[in-house]
Amino acid sequence: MITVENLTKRYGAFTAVDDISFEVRPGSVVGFLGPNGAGKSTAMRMMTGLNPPTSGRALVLGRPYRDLPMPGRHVGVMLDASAQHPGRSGREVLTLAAMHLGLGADDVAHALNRVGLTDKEAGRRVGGYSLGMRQRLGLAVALIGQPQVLVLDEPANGLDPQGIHWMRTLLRGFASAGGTVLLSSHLLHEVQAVADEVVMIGRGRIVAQGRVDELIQAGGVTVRSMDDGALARGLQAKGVDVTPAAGGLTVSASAEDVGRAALEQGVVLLELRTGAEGGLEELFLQLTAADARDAA
Ligand SMILES: Nc1ncnc2c1ncn2[C@@H]1O[C@H](COP(=O)(O)OP(=O)(O)OP(=O)(O)O)[C@@H](O)[C@H]1O
Repeated sequence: MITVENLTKRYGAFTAVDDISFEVRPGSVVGFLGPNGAGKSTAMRMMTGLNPPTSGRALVLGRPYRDLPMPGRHVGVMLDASAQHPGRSGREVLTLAAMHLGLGADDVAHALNRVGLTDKEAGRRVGGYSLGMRQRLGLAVALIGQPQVLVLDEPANGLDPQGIHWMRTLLRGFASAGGTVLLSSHLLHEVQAVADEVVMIGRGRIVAQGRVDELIQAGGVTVRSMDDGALARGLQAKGVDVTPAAGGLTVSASAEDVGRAALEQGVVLLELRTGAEGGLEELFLQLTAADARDAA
């Protein structure tokens, strides 16, 4: 369980994280989404005890991270996969992490196996690793203490499509076994595929949060027909909001309602899609367009 309550971080007059609150429950994967500079990393650093909040608090398993005994046994953290010492081999990095947690060589072998790094790869220096291999190693470090909670900053970064699929399977499996996962990403379609819920932030503030399917539903229905004008009039007569969209209409109603209105109006439908166009990505862009601090 992760509980974030009114978490705020100010740097002088600048507010990097502005009064955010959300929960990640056991058995779920929550995607933390936002454009560059939105405040995701700053918030995750506060959750994992690396930065003190200006106000508010973040609890992991009911306590501030720093108050957890042997936090690595409870919370697996990967904030910067490139931070590993380039001169050490992957196995050395993992062995050090294992020693720190009172674990042994078997645990190192198990963690390597879990993230799909071969013996040969584990023997190579991290400086020569691809970004995808560093992500796998970072994840192995996060997983080695058999934690119940994972906090991962951009874990899919640098992974190829197969790697992304593998990561998704691993995280879903982790959550299915009762684990709690918070991951940040700008790969929106990836979050859409793996997360049960999302928390979207822009300029440090939460702009939307909730179940992925509900957020997409909230985008309404996109419809294209042989006579959009007649269909729009029919829907508006029922008190439904209709907005012209590229080549069609966006309608705040269910697909069934739109289909019935088309039938009543005798209008032939050409296309009818639930959700904001492009799913979560479109919603994300709409919600954060005004909030992007840097070019994404
Ligand atoms: N130590 C600091 N001092 C001043 N400003 C900071 C500091 N750390 C972060 N910031 C600012 O806070 C804002 C949020 O940064 P943060 O790295 O948390 O964003 P992010 O959502 O993780 O972005 P990205 O996806 O680019 O990593 C940025 O404008 C950043 O410049």
